[in-house]
Amino acid sequence: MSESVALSLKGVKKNFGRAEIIRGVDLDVAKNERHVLIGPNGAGKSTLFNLISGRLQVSAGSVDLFGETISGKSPHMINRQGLSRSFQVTNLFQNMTVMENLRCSLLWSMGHKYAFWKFVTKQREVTERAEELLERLRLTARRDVPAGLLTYAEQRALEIGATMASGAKVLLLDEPTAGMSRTEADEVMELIREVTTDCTLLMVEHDLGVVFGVADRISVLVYGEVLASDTPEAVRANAAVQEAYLGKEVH
Ligand SMILES: Nc1ncnc2c1ncn2[C@@H]1O[C@H](COP(=O)(O)OP(=O)(O)OP(=O)(O)O)[C@@H](O)[C@H]1O
Repeated sequence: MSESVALSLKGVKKNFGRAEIIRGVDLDVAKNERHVLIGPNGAGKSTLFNLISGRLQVSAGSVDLFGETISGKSPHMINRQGLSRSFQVTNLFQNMTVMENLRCSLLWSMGHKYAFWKFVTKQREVTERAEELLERLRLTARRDVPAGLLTYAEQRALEIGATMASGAKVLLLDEPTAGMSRTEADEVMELIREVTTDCTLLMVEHDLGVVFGVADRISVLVYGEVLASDTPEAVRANAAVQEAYLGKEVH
């Protein structure tokens, strides 16, 4: 296993009854890479995310995180090993302010590592890190606003910031720009780019403008198989991908 690989899927299969939905997926995501998974409706993207995050068990094959097998572990254990899946805005505490949400995530990640007396001395550090994050998320002016009153794009940014604060090294993002206007989508993607610089990102996204703007690599999933896994330029030029999926947008 290469040191530079964060997430590695080997021969992953998933059956629902007799239907084979994921049909032997091999996929490597390098450390600090922004990897986007695309594919037509029903290709198996959500199923693959569920297999990686431990919500579903693989029927065959394995998933490794930083060289350790995580398939077979509970979502909670996988999360503690550094993989977080960000679900829309439901992870936020709607009645708590922006600052309180960030502090809460930071404390949660530290609470497991420090004894109480040490934990108390770390309070100032928590506040400093929360301030830093606020700035990176461009939410400093909104620090005392309850999360539920932020715009949709701001909530999405905060949600991703909170996930990062909770110690995630690998982040799975499900359609981060779903339901957003073009301007909001561009803004959120810019934030995601900034906030996740020390983090590995695997993202499902339908908006090809976003996909080609953010991805270091793209994998194309069609009928439960990876048709191509390559740079955006190579994927765009791939004839099989054009035929199976990109057709209209490319032309
Ligand atoms: N729990 C389940 N039981 C049976 N079939 C399922 C289950 N979950 C998903 N499927 C089937 O697996 C296939 C892939 O679904 P999945 O939701 O993973 O696709 P997707 O690529 O995420 O699609 P979309 O882009 O529309 O969200 C579909 O045919 C779906 O009906």
